[in-house]
Amino acid sequence: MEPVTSAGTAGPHEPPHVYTQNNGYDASVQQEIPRTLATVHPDPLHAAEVDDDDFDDIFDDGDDDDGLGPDGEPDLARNYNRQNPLHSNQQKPAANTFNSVDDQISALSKHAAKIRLDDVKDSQTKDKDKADRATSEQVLDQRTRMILYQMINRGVVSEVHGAISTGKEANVYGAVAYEDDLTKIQRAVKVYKTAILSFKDRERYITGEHRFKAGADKGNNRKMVKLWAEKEFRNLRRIHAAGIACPEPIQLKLHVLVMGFLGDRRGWAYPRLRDANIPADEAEQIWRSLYVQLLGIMRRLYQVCKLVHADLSEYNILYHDKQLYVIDVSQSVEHDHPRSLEFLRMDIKNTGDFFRRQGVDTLADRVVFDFIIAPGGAVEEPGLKESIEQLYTSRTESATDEKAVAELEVDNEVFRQQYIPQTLEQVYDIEKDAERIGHGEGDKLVYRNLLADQVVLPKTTDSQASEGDQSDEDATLDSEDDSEDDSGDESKFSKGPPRGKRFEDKDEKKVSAEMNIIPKISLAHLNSPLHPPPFLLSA
Ligand SMILES: Nc1ncnc2c1ncn2[C@@H]1O[C@H](COP(=O)(O)OP(=O)(O)OP(=O)(O)O)[C@@H](O)[C@H]1O
Ligand SMILES: [Mg+2]
Repeated sequence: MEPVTSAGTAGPHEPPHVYTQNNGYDASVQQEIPRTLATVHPDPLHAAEVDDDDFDDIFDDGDDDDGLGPDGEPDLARNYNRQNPLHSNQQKPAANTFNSVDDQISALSKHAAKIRLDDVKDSQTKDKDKADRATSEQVLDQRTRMILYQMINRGVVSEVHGAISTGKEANVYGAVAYEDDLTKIQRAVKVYKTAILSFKDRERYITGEHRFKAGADKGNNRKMVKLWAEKEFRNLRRIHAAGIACPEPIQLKLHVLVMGFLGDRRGWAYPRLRDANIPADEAEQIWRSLYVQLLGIMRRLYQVCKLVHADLSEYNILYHDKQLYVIDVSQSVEHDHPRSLEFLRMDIKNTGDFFRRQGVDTLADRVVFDFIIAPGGAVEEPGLKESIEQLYTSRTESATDEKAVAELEVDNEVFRQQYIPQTLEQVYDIEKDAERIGHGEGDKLVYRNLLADQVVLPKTTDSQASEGDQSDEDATLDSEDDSEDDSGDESKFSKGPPRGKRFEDKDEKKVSAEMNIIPKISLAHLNSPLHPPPFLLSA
């Protein structure tokens, strides 16, 4: 166990890279400086490789700034770190007292020995081969190392160990931090790969995401990865604040995210749900209760956090002691993202398929979908579990019956092929849908709840409703902006307006509320030809 060391200000006659206040001159530390970091020696070749400007974003702490990042969006990392002094300023950052970036790099390099990537704890790959280790080394480029040194300097982490996971887009490392009383706490550090991230795959999550509007610069990988990491951090904050089991977001710097470690004290991460070791004698009961737990989590995510995970599967859920933990939320989208419902349906399919393979009598995808998006009803336990049990009891047949299983499969297939409009503008055949509503078949529309929530259960008075109308357009943005303020209060997410409200004419809404009917769809929306999406055409 090694306490955190604090770097001090170097005297004018002393080379700053070898002197530290507590340790004085330390030859061993000097030896630890990687060759690539030894920028204090003038070397034209090397200077070209290490551009000082390149490190500005690492060393720019901007304590007196306006809290906005370079993209004009609130810089949540900065603000969050500021509001969490425990995490950010355990020690006064010595780097700030130096003038040049070179000096800062040199001063921080004394922490090099604290990054020990050969200490691998990857439970998913039993035999770590050399190739994997090489990958871990590669991802820690100079910039990443500097960020980690800076975090070590501040006590966010004290040591960084080997990879828990090495993936296509990010590596996750185990780390430890020491509290004031030197209690050891495990942490996880997710490092996004700035060179490799393929934005083609990510395009569908970014397009339509207002949080990416200002900052997205698809030509600039580093900037995109930073935004991506910010998105994960911000989503984690929301999810954690909502009391959903997930890693605690601790600190973010550029593409490096520090979070709480989900695992045991010795540094072994909890298994992914797919690798969970469920005792055979209790398997049936445990798998079913985990399924019910997950449906509750998905509803809470949607209703309280206003998020859809968008990559939910047995790979992005960790399991320990009958508890599920949601991870990997960088691609999660706002519930008003143009494709959020499509992503939700995909999450329902992937998780439902997995639980079915474990022998769980699952609910139909459509039923789960309606359960998650229904505006009224419980969003807390035990109410969530009770609502799910009600869904089971209200089913006509049990899905264990052969015919019912076949019907469920057909229903799931139909549901998965259906086009889900997110807004009235996206309803591509309004006349046909209006006709169905006229024939009393409105409940067959996949978006019926989205329409219904505009007219059913009007909880607000008329005057409240009109206030809501005015702010609807900005509601999500507002909640985003507010989330960056110092209060850290995330409860506002539970008060968001129901989806679709903003698309409804105020007078229409009043009339429809009185008559308790689905609002008339304005023909103005038909002015521009709307094309059904490709997957509907191929259906
Ligand atoms: N907070 C954590 N505590 C413990 N283990 C974690 C934590 N976060 C991630 N892991 C481990 O790291 C693995 C990868 O994490 P994650 O799913 O967030 O990365 P990823 O984005 O999927 O990376 P890639 O797509 O490149 O594989 C997880 O499956 C889990 O085993
Ligand atoms: Mg993952």
